[in-house]
Amino acid sequence: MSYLLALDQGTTSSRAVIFDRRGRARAQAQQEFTQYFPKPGWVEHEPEDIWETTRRTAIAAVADANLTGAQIAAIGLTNQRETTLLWDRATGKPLARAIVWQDRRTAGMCARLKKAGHEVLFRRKTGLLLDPYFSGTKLAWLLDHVPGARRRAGRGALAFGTVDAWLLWKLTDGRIHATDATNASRTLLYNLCTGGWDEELLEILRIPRTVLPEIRSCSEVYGEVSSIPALRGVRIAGVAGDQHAALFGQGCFRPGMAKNTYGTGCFMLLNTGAKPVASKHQLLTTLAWKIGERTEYALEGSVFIGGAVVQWLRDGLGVIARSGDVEELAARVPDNGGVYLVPAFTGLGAPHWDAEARGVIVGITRGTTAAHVARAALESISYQVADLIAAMEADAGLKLRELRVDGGATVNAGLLQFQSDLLRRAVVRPRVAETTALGAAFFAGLAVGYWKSRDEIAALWRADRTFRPKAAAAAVARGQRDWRRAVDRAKGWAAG
Ligand SMILES: Nc1ncnc2c1ncn2[C@@H]1O[C@H](COP(=O)(O)OP(=O)(O)O)[C@@H](O)[C@H]1O
Ligand SMILES: O=P(O)(O)OC[C@H](O)CO
Repeated sequence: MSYLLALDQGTTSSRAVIFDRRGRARAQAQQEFTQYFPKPGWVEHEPEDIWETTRRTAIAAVADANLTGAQIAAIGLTNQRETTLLWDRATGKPLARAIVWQDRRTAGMCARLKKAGHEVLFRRKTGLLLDPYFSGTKLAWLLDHVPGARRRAGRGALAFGTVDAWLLWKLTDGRIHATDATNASRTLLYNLCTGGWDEELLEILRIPRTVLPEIRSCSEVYGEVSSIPALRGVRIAGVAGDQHAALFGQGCFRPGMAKNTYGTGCFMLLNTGAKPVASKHQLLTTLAWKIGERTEYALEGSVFIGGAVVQWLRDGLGVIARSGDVEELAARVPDNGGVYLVPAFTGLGAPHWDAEARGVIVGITRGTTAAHVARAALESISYQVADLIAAMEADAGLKLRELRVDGGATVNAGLLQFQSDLLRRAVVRPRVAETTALGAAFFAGLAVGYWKSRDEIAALWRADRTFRPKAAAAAVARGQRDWRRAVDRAKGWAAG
């Protein structure tokens, strides 16, 4: 009997999951790691933490399932996207901490590029916007600010990578410097039409081609693990950004199917098929995946603060001790008592793209309690997702029948019920909660013949629970109107 090992390197933790042929999780290990916030708006990770937690969880999951490397048919890798690393090719040493996708330090650079009239070009070629979220300006920042980096890069001494490329490098002792097309599509440097790095964009951002990894597909044998003795020789056969892997793991194979992941942020992806669809509502055009020579596309709505608002209640406000306690706290009140919280802690992503927006809590009265704030915090997650769906349906000219959901915050049934109330349609949680890891396993499994086809994989998807709308339409409409008023107050705040 053989199994697949999925490595899911996320924003707050690294996870390793062992899957069997029926797509069931047999063992799992998870480790959190330190988040660094050196200045307001900056978010960093220690590259060694990213690698060490990945290495340790891989070993732990295999040991927990009582397996040896010989029983692992392949490894699928998936990762937090856009987070940017730069390291020395000779020593493998990072030049700086990784700049995390949430980091806003390049807001000024993005504003200058916009002012110089470049946004239309970037939008047309990459499907993205000039926002600090994406890797391109983060890489330019590293080249400009780490002493000697530009000179060394010019000599070909440095390697850039998103987290997938960093882990591929570490897993293979520096034998592979590659990324997959989905991760590449989040850099601002990848041309959606040619499927390669774009010379004109590289020039505008002053990025030397020598630092860039080779771009490969999501489902192919990249190489073998050499750096972890227990897994030596196991093939790495799947690589994809985590949201793309979740779309695949949710079996959203046909155009018109969508998923939303509720993790640190919220990411909704809608499969749009063989052609990229340009957004008129500030969504991103991105890759769904590339398998063989065939590329499929998606529309994406990215919300920066989703489940992280619960972490803020825990670590920032201190009104709960554990994330799960938010459910009991919010349930102490029958409704939000007129309180709305807009968690624009790092600006607002889709569909607003306002880097200057900041968080607000409005509607506070003498009777407001921590429970109302907790409730408003949870509701803000669902409101943001509802705004994404509205933009997406307008762009794609369709109405979604249902929304498939996954991610850490989907343990919260109240949240999903409220989501269904807002959307007025079914919200479906699958039986396998680790959809992102499952998608990575699917990519790897298809490459090595563990599974034969997408049809075989699609048949493995099973619903756990379906949430259907219950609330009165008038109350929902009132709430949405007040939510929009609250969002207006958050916009532009940091600009003064
Ligand atoms: N009961 C809960 N209700 C709402 N959010 C929760 C709950 N439990 C955990 N979360 C949130 O889920 C997120 C973790 O989800 P996960 O998918 O592991 O995130 P990531 O992959 O981004 O690290 C955290 O932001 C956490 O605050
Ligand atoms: O690590 P997650 O699950 O929060 O996902 C992060 C996204 O890939 C960022 O774009």
